[in-house]
Amino acid sequence: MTCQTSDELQSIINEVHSLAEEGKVADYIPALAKANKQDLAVTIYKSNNECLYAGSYTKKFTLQSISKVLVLALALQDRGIDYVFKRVGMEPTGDPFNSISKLETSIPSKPLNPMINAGALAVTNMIKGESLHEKWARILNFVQCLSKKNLTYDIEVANSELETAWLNRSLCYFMKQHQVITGDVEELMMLYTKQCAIEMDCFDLARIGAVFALNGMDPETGERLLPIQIARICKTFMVTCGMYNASGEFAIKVGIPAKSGVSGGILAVVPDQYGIGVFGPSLDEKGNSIAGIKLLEELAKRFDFSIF
Ligand SMILES: NC(=O)CC[C@H](N)C(=O)O
Repeated sequence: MTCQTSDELQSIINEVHSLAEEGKVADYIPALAKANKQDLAVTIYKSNNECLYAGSYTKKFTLQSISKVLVLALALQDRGIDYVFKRVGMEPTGDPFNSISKLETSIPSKPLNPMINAGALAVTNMIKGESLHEKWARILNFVQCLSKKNLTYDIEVANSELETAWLNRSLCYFMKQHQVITGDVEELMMLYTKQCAIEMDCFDLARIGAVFALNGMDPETGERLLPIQIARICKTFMVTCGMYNASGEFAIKVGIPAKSGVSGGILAVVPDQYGIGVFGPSLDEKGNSIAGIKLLEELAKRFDFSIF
């Protein structure tokens, strides 16, 4: 599949690019601070297997929170819907993605949804495998299957997070106390930081988006990669919780399922039509790509993307 440059996409990038100046790259994971704030890229992968791109589209970035929606899809296949939602809820929190507060006040004590860090850690803990190595191989293989690409992870980013993720460890120990997770917390942290550090570019992200847009079908081969019901659950979480505590505003202004990560990536889905990959590491105060969101807003206006 060849992807073509698009003047129209480039003109939208030119329009919104200056916003990058107003944001900041994430630095609580020290290795992410090396990102170039000026980067901005978009790829649109159409369901008829055509593709358009603009901007710094060859730049690779780590998935970070975008991995949460992919690992959820695998956990749902591994364990089934009842098992997963016995341990993780389905409701948005309105809190920042790394917040610990609702873990203590929710009854029963389980994370409110799989898109916040606590919920994602609990979901990663559900991935089947005899060893850490096998679980990691299954996650990577699954993401490769969706992207049809050999992928690796950024060791420096993974280690940088592993060395500094005290809050995520706290979430894990709290959940272990309440039997939401089982097993060794350090092993879980190793698995989670690796999944967050899987590297790809906007094209790969857009292709994965196209699989979700087609309710689990491969856009090239028509092969079923995900059960319809699981693709739907993932897209619903993307709408209700995918942009952290800015999901409501995003639903009003853009109106499509999307999941962002603190490296500046956004995976977006126009149901039945397109998968979209955006990269812009300059973030707003909630941790979403500041220019990336504006870019999606402009696209949604021009092409009437909103599902509502
Ligand atoms: N919002 C994010 O992208 C957060 C992911 C990051 N790895 C963390 O757990 O903090």
